[in-house]
Amino acid sequence: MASNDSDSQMKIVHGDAGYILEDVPHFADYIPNLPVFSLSLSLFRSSSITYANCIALTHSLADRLCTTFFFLQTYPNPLRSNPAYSVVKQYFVHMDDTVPQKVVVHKDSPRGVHFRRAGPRQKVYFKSDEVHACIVTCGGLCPGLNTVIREIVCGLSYMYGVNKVLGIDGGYRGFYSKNTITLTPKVVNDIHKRGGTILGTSRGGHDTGKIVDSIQDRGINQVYIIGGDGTQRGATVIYEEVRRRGLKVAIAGIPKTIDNDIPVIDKSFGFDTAVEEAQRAINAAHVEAESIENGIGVVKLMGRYSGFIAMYATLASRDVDCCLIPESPFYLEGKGGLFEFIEKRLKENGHMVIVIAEGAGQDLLTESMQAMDQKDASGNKLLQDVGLWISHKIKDHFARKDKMPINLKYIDPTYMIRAIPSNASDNVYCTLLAQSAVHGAMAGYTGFTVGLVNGRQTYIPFIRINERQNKVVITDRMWARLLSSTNQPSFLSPKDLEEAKKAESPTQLLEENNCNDVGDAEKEQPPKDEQESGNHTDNGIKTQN
Ligand SMILES: Nc1ncnc2c1ncn2[C@@H]1O[C@H](COP(=O)(O)OP(=O)(O)O)[C@@H](O)[C@H]1O
Ligand SMILES: O=P(O)(O)OC[C@H]1O[C@](O)(COP(=O)(O)O)[C@@H](O)[C@@H]1O
Ligand SMILES: [Mg+2]
Repeated sequence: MASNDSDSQMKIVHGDAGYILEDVPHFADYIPNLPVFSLSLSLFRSSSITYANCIALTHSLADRLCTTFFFLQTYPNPLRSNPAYSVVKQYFVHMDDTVPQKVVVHKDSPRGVHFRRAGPRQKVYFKSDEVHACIVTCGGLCPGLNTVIREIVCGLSYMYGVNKVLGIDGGYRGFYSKNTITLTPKVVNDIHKRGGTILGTSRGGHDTGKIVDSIQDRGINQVYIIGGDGTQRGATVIYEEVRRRGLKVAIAGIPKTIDNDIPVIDKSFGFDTAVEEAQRAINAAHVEAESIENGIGVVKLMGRYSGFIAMYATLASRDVDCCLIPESPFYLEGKGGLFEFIEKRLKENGHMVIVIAEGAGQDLLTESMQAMDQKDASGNKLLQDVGLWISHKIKDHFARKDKMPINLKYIDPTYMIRAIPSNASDNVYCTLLAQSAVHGAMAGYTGFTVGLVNGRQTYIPFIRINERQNKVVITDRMWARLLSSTNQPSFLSPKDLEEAKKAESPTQLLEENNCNDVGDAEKEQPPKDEQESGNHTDNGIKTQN
């Protein structure tokens, strides 16, 4: 039984045992199907034309009707005749294939929320030569952007015979203020070996009316939008305007976030590459610190609101003594403070490494510097440099007569870790994401973000992606693993800890087996059904275990 909550644009399908499909929009939701088959049958019955000619006649009539009156016409998926795919027994995804959002369940758990599985369908809603696609990259850089671009272009060409693909220059504003860039497999052949985005990116400049006008004027009918939480919100309003105008234009989002601040998906492409690159900076800081008496290495990593890179780089490195993230408040002076911990660790080991996410400690900075609540062109908070600030505070503290002399080295690799090309595993991940987006658009789905959920490519409704930011939950097992690895204090007063625990579902702490695996990155506020079932997963990035 399907219901369409028009306010939230969420297509809900209910099944047995508490099964809920949070489906994604499809052209058929708002564009009438053209009954070609019944047309050809009635033509055959009412004339002396052979049935084959009736089919041919109605198809050519239908093509004209579909282009002028936006009727829907379906075609067999050209992959049927593609030698590379014909060997696969069951290449097409079954129309009822869905992926569960929660995989840690009890024997009586309701089946819960599911998302539509990504992949090629038997029928497509575009003929190869009628597809006019475009690709746009928005927001901050992330390793793998060029790989996603490359694989969308090559996927459209090699799998679906599509050769009209445009690149939008410089983010959303490029739709209406720049010329487009023609993209072919030849043009993009080796771009995956380069960091950044060949299309350029930007913040701000999102004008829904102008963007959809340019899509319509250019005759574009597939739009692939690569970007983070802000970009996906921008894609949502573009989809809503396209639907309002009744246009047969597929809007497909590919999530990109170096901070891993997008919910629902297991992780963002580029995240593993960024964590791997951060190791180089942490190793350098560790070498500097251990090579001199009372050496302290300070490394600032990206993470405006979410500290996943700092957390995972710390867990991977094992050379870090203290990891500070936006989600976990800390304080400097007094008992249990950072200065006390530094003194203790230097006496124990003679050196230490501190990793701090750029969004950590901003509350302390605003106390000690004039409050700066400036925002970037997209409305994101502009941060003060917490790395420099904490380095100065530590130096000043230990410069006092009664304190031990220290040698502090500060390393800031923030932009380095996002401007590099993606590593091998992220390249494969980018390929699967790009191809899933292409399959979805060709199959007539729209208004979706493609993403890995429990290790399966899925189509996720925009509203699920936009409803919150993904953050580290400091009362969860993954953060506990970090604290046990660094042996740092939690810097939380008993009152803070109690508040943090209250912020989680009350049954979470009782449901031992719901918190024991490295689940998908935890949401700030799990959806209602998760709170009720107490089914809460760890922080962290889902790995196949
Ligand atoms: N709520 C929104 N509605 C429409 N466009 C948005 C919204 N939020 C951000 N955008 C646009 O999306 C683009 C990227 O957003 P930004 O937050 O800078 O990066 P990211 O999407 O990578 O997090 C910008 O052009 C911005 O103007
Ligand atoms: O690219 P800018 O404008 O310097 O912004 C830097 C910020 O962008 C980020 O890399 C995240 O950008 P996105 O949200 O666009 O992915 C943050 O980690 C960092 O704080
Ligand atoms: Mg963002």
